[in-house]
Amino acid sequence: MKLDIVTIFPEYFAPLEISLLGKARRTGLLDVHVHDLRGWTHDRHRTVDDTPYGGGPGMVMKPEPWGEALDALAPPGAAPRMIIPTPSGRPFTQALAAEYAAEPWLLFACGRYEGIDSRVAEEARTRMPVDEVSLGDFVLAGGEVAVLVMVEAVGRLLPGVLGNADSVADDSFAPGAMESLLEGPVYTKPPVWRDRPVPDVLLSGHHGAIARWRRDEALRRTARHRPELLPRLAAGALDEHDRRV
Ligand SMILES: CN1CCCC[C@@H]1Cn1ccc2ccc(-c3n[nH]c(N)c3C#N)cc21
Repeated sequence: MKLDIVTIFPEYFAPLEISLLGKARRTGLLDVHVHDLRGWTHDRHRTVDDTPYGGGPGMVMKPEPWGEALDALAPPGAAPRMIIPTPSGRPFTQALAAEYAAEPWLLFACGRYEGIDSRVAEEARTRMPVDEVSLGDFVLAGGEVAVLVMVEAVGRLLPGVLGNADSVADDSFAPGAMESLLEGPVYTKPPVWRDRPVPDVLLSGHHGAIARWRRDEALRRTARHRPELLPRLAAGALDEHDRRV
C-alpha cells in the first residue's frame, strides 16, 4: 500500500518510523511519503493560509498550494483515495479502516487553522474519491494526529504487518461473533500480584469455559461502557445465558 501524507508539520509523522509501521515500511508492506505543503507555495513567506471570506475567527488554508500538491502527487490517470480528517466528517470506524486497508493508494490531507478551503475537496472529487472523516466528537488543532491514528488502524490490518494474525480477528469491532463487543480484561504472569489473583477459569485449561468467561466479560464491559452497541440487550434479544452476565 502506498500512503501520501500532505501536511505543514511533516515532523508530526516521525512516529511512523518506529514499531510495527516502521517495520512495515522497511519490509515494503507500506510505502509512506510525507510531503510539506509549503513545498507548493511560491512566496517568500511560504504562505498557506488567509482570512476567511464572510469574516469569522482564525484563518483558512488557501486552495492554491493544495491544488498544486494534488496535481503533483495525483496527476491525471492516477487516482488515490483522498482522506481529509475534519470534525465535520463521517465517523472513522473499524469497518472504514478495513475498507481503507483494501485500497492500493491513500492520500491524507492534513488541515490546520479553521480548515481547508472547501473548493479543494470539491475539485479533487472530479478526479478521485474523497472522504471527509472524523475521529470523534472532540476538537483537535489539526488533522495530523487524526492521520497518525488512521494510519495505525489501517496499517495493522495489512497482511504481514502484525506478527499474530489472530490478534486482528479478536479486535473489538472486528467482523464476527464478538463484532460489537468491547474486549474484556486481560491478564499475564504472575498468577497473583499484590494479593490479586488471576481469575481461576483462565488457569483452568478449559477452553470452552475460558471462551464463555471472556464473552461474559466482554458483554459486561460493553453493557457498562457502550450500551448503545448492544441494542439487542435493550430489546431483550440476548439469550438466557447472556442475560445472566
Ligand atoms: C479547531 N479548529 C476550528 C474548528 C474546526 C477544526 C479546526 C482544527 N482543525 C483543522 C483541521 C482539522 C482536522 C481535523 C480536526 C479534528 N478535530 N476533531 C476531530 N475528530 C478531528 C478529525 N478528524 C480538527 C482540525
